Amino acid sequence: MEKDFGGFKGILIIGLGIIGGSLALALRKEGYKGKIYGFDLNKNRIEKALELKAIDEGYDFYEMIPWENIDFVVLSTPVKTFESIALKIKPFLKDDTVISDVGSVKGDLVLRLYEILKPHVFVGVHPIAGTEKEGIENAKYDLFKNARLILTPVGEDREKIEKVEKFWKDIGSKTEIMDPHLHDFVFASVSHLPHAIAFALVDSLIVLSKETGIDLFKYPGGGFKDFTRIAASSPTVWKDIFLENKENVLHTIDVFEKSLERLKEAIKKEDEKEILNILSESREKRMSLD
Ligand SMILES: NC(=O)C1=CN([C@@H]2O[C@H](COP(=O)(O)OP(=O)(O)OC[C@H]3O[C@@H](n4cnc5c(N)ncnc54)[C@H](O)[C@@H]3O)[C@@H](O)[C@H]2O)C=CC1
Ligand SMILES: O=C(O)C(=O)Cc1ccc(O)cc1
Repeated sequence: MEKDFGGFKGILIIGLGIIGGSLALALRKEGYKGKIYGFDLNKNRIEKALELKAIDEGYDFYEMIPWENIDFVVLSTPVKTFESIALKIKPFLKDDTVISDVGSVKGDLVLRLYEILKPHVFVGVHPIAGTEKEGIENAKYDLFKNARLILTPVGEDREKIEKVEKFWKDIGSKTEIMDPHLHDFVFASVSHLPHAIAFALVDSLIVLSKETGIDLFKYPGGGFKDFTRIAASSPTVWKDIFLENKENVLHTIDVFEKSLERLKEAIKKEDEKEILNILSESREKRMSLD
């Protein structure tokens, strides 16, 4: 099928971070012919986006944006900013403008955004691609190529949902539709819990270093570095993800605590069989991923 990026002619990316910036670079690379507008509260990000030719025009005041040219808006800021941004931009939107996002949490948030923005159509999107880096200065044009991308539409606006899906397919993503609440349980388990554990693991070494007066961070092994790369992720982005997906994140932390407790007990009792059971089962599952 011919590439038309969903037929959108003017795209506004709100938040020129690693994800918003990578989206702009990907559109250029994949041959998008329309205009790309960027918005960010941080002027340096706008300057960098212009320097990289990722955007045609950049703004830090909503009033200044040529809204008549914009038929697709992508929210690409931390998830807890989405609702206030939706309220701010709503008065400026053209009737047929579609609003979407790239946020890591969906659930009730996408239902609230749908309500705030109607009669405009909001379509929730989560690209399963990223790194621990932040800002457009770390953007990659091929971040979304062949990457999984989840759409969590609500409402019956098939035509607009399909336009958003086509937009991302033309960038090279592998799209999939999922219920927004199922999405939040799945990604609490495979993404939010691992990030929480990585942040907490580094914290526990800070505590141990203070307790002992030994700078444990002078001796990081490959395992520690592999395990904690994601603890270098943006505190602002992750604070919002943990809070916006609070119930699922708390549940997955409870389950993790039980798994850790089981291992702890087996070590305490020197129960070799139980230790081997736990490690073998985990190892087998992890090896089946590669
Ligand atoms: N970093 C990652 O690997 C992934 C992140 N996401 C989601 O993408 C979204 C953006 O995250 P990143 O690009 O990583 O963050 P980032 O920190 O790299 O960029 C966020 C940008 O938004 C701007 N910003 C913050 N509040 C704003 C506001 N109220 N109005 C306008 N601009 C504002 C910041 O100045 C910054 O330039 C988040 O919702 C996150 O959950 C989704 C997939 C992967
Ligand atoms: O850095 C990594 O490996 C990530 O896991 C990036 C990431 C962060 C947030 C998402 O919602 C999706 C992907």
